[in-house]
Amino acid sequence: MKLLDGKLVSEELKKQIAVEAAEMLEKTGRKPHLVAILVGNDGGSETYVASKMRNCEKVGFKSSLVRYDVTVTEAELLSKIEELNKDAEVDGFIVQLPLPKHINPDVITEAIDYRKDVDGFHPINLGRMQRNLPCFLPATPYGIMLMLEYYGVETAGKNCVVVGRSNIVGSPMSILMARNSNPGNCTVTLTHSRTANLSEFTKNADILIAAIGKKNFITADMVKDGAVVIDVGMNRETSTTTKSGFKLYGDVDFENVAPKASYITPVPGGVGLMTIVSLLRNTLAAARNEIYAK
Ligand SMILES: Nc1nc(=O)c2c([nH]1)NC[C@@H]1CN(c3ccc(C(=O)N[C@@H](CCC(=O)O)C(=O)O)cc3)C=[N+]21
Repeated sequence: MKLLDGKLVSEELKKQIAVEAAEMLEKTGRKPHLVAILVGNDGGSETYVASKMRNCEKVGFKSSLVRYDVTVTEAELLSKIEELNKDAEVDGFIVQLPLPKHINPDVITEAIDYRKDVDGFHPINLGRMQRNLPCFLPATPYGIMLMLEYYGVETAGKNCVVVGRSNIVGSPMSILMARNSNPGNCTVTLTHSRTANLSEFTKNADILIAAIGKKNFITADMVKDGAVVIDVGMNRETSTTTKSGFKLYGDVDFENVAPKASYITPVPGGVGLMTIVSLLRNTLAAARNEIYAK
């Protein structure tokens, strides 16, 4: 079993990003600028956004945080988005999800200028991804592709089973793994909560991508010997032993699955760290107008 080490890969890729940001600063006198909008003060979102901001500073980007109370209206949020869309000083911005129930995340996602949508959630970016056109890729799937690429994991011709069909992970992941690219060229099966006999599919997976949102959902009996196992789970539980007061669990029963796997990502220290690298890459690409002219 070999660990797909998100810490190692993300540090390596962030070094490259820092070099390119420094080059940009020298040439143009400005840094890539990411803005994050955070609504409410739920501990989880707070931690992730703080980590995004910290990583921006680390690689020499400018980052700004816009905070709203949980009572903010959809209209107020939309007017902020309009302002950021127009602001030439802002290269990319994200609205941290989940949002409170009175705000429709689809309305928010579509209001963001797709040329600044460094999360890659806008339908234009998703549609362009599906057609293999230049676009911002959604950060978590992009991060997984970067991880597979870094370790040279062979994917062509393999059976890839994705568990979970969310808009931001499972569904785009299935598209990326099926396309004619490296990594890619898999035969992909997208499974979900209504899949009958799920383990019959997962047991056939050469590459298993778990994005369900349930702690220890993938058990050893569901995994083929020698499989590549990618754990996208981020299940937070309160804990008295960690500094943050939370402990993070994946969707995979790591202890029992790892001995069977050829490669496996840990949680924490796997996919989450790659998600941040992808966001940085997208922000750099936005700042350089690499994908869209602005
Ligand atoms: N608009 C939007 N864009 C997102 O990209 C987005 C979002 N909303 N909502 C929530 C999810 C979650 N997410 C993570 C980012 C970093 C880690 C991360 O750094 N994880 C570390 C440590 C985490 C810890 O220890 O708490 C690790 O896995 O090792 C995890 C998860 C981005 N998300």
